[in-house]
Amino acid sequence: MAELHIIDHPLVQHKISLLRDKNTGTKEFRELVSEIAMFICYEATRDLPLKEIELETPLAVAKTKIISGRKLAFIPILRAGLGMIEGVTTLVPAAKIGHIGLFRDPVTKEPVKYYAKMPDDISERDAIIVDPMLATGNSAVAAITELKELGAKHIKFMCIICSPEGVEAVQKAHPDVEIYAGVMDEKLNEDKYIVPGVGDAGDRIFGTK
Ligand SMILES: O=P(O)(O)OC[C@H]1O[C@H](OP(=O)(O)OP(=O)(O)O)[C@H](O)[C@@H]1O
Ligand SMILES: O=c1cc[nH]c(=O)[nH]1
Ligand SMILES: [Mg+2]
Repeated sequence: MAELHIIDHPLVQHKISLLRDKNTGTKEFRELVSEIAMFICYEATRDLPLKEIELETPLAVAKTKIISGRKLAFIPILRAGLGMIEGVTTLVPAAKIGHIGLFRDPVTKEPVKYYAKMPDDISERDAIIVDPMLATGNSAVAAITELKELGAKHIKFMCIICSPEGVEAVQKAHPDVEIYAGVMDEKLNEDKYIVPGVGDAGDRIFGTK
């Protein structure tokens, strides 16, 4: 079973509290999602391999380390995952970006796929799927399945808020995929929204409600 990593750093927890506040407006919400994504990405990339090199500082030759041997791709689940892209690409500017378009059917809550476009070399890259919310887990499971079908071999899933149900669904369907989250909330409500949660992340990022 792949691990669940909760990034309980004080800065992450503080920013998630601001995100939850119903009085936080679109501009601030969008900025917070991006900043929190950057912090979670910092931990999700902790296992990137390093190699030692030598270079000259103004004073001496230094044996020093650079990231080497693995390339990354970030895959936002549209729409809300897009809000995390600025933050994660600030940390890893050389990463390529794939897109998976999914929305939850308002009645069945099942994900409906409407788009997928990956970098050509996705099978050679470590893929990190980003989406602020892991609720029932149906969208994450569908996105991971799609990504595997398109050739990705090493996949991680990053979110800001997860539910126990969502984590269980991903771990059951894709036990090889590690999950990185800012916090695990209590439960889902009857509409399958995470409570207390933040409401509809996509609507709050894009100001559509
Ligand atoms: O775990 P699940 O129950 O599948 O729910 C989580 C999904 O729901 C939200 O997307 P939504 O369908 O609202 O689409 P949007 O990003 O376009 O708003 C969210 O961003 C996830 O993709
Ligand atoms: O709580 C939830 C659940 C699904 N999608 C969201 O944006 N929020
Ligand atoms: Mg939404």
